[in-house]
Amino acid sequence: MAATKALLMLENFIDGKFLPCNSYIDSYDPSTGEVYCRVPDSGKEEIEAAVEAARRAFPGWSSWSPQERAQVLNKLADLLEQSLEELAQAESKDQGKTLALARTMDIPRSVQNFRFFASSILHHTSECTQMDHLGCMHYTVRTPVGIAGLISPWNLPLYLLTWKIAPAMAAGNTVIAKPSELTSVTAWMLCKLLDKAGVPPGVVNIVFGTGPRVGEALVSHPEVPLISFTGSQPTAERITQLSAPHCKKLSLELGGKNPAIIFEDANLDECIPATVRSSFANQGEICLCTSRIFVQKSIYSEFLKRFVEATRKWKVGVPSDPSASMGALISKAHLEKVRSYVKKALSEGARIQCGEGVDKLHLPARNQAGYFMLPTVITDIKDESCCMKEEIFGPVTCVTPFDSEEEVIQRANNVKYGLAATVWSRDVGRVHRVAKKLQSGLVWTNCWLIRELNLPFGGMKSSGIGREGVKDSYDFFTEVKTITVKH
Ligand SMILES: NC(=O)C1=CN([C@@H]2O[C@H](COP(=O)(O)OP(=O)(O)OC[C@H]3O[C@@H](n4cnc5c(N)ncnc54)[C@H](O)[C@@H]3O)[C@@H](O)[C@H]2O)C=CC1
Ligand SMILES: N/C(=C\C=C\C(=O)O)C(=O)O
Repeated sequence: MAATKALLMLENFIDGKFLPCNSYIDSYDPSTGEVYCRVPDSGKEEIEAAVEAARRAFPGWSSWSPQERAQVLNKLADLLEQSLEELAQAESKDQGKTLALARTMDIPRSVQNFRFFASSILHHTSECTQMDHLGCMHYTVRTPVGIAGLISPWNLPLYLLTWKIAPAMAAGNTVIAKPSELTSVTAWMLCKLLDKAGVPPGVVNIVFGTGPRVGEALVSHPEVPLISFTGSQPTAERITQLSAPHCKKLSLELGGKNPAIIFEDANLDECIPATVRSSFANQGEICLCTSRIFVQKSIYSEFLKRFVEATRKWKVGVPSDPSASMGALISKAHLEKVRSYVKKALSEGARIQCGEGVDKLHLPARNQAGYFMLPTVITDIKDESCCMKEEIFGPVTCVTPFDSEEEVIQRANNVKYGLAATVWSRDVGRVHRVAKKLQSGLVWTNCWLIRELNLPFGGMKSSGIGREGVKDSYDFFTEVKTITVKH
């Protein structure tokens, strides 16, 4: 009889202790479709316990000096870095992404998030103005908000969770975090390092479970004055409704329908590999991924031929395969949703140039039930199609020709989202002009995803509210007070 492997059992982390839960949710390995882990299905009770712990820890932690908090954050970064390989293996197994990407992007960036905010907290200054004619001076002071509720998604699990935890802690808040129920493992591993790093009990509490149960309990709790959320637009709407009666501070980092605009003078040798990567990195499961490619008519045929050739070389493989560029999608339901967009495009008369339904996917026998899909390029599609309007969040991108600068700006802006755009041209004037006119929180020109953590990150329109980054995260995770002194 074949031995059954024990499932990995996660526990909540509240008040510095691992605590079991009454019920659990199955968590799947996306590369095999098998259950391999069980995640606590927490609810109101666990949130109450976490709030109590975070409330008790707040006076102590918020009175530490920035230097003392920075020391703890740096130590946490060191410990994460020492566990890089173990964390990368876990992230890849839990999420489906390639091990190579987890090793080179997810975990290094998680380390960097702690180091970055550990350093930046030492350099904030406050404002002061004078009114000499009235014998007054005015200055501002900032204080941490209190208990920060942090809700993160499944696509970049530890990367995006730490992008919220680090600035919240650095500013002196205590934290209750709820990672996605689909990818909870690396957050649980992080909990094991907190005590070693010197994080006092109750400063960071991580409560696992689903959005509707534990997520809503966190968002609705009257003692949690601030919610930072990354995820989908419909969930953001629900969070906004639940927060409204309490006037909570909200940071919402949501989806995109990101255009790449490729002018005839673009350097295609650089643009094509970068646009393959921006379309299909992490299985297309990054809110910044390109999903509409506008190409100037005079180079359309050449671009398309070369882009499809390069896409066919973007290998789909098991996450541990070092030659694979792409692993498995997050879940069966998500795979079906992404595939349904390709079917819809076909039914509208579009052409599938490569990928889904056109090419064959080769996988080992044990991965046949995994959630894999080939990178897919769609052409001959109308701007009004749902494939050109809705966030697909998978390895599907649409390519379409354009004539003029004015036309392409109008078409690129003609969606409800406004997160990230790329512009490819060697004309400096044009690059500045177009970047300014795009309704997009981020514009990368002649590159993609070069991140400057100092500067604001976030979207316009339905892509969210607020920005993250040094100044913006500090402002968000603190309350400001203006004090006037008459002398
Ligand atoms: N940053 C982004 O742009 C992301 C966008 N998405 C988009 O969302 C689609 C659906 O993915 P989901 O995992 O369902 O995203 P989601 O927005 O439902 O999940 C993100 C986080 O919110 C939590 N959540 C869900 N419902 C909640 C509620 N009512 N109250 C509080 N928290 C709640 C989830 O448990 C998870 O931790 C994807 O296909 C993609 O289009 C998903 C993840 C990240
Ligand atoms: N928020 C997301 C990506 C952020 C990337 C970054 O901060 O570098 C997302 O995909 O949801």
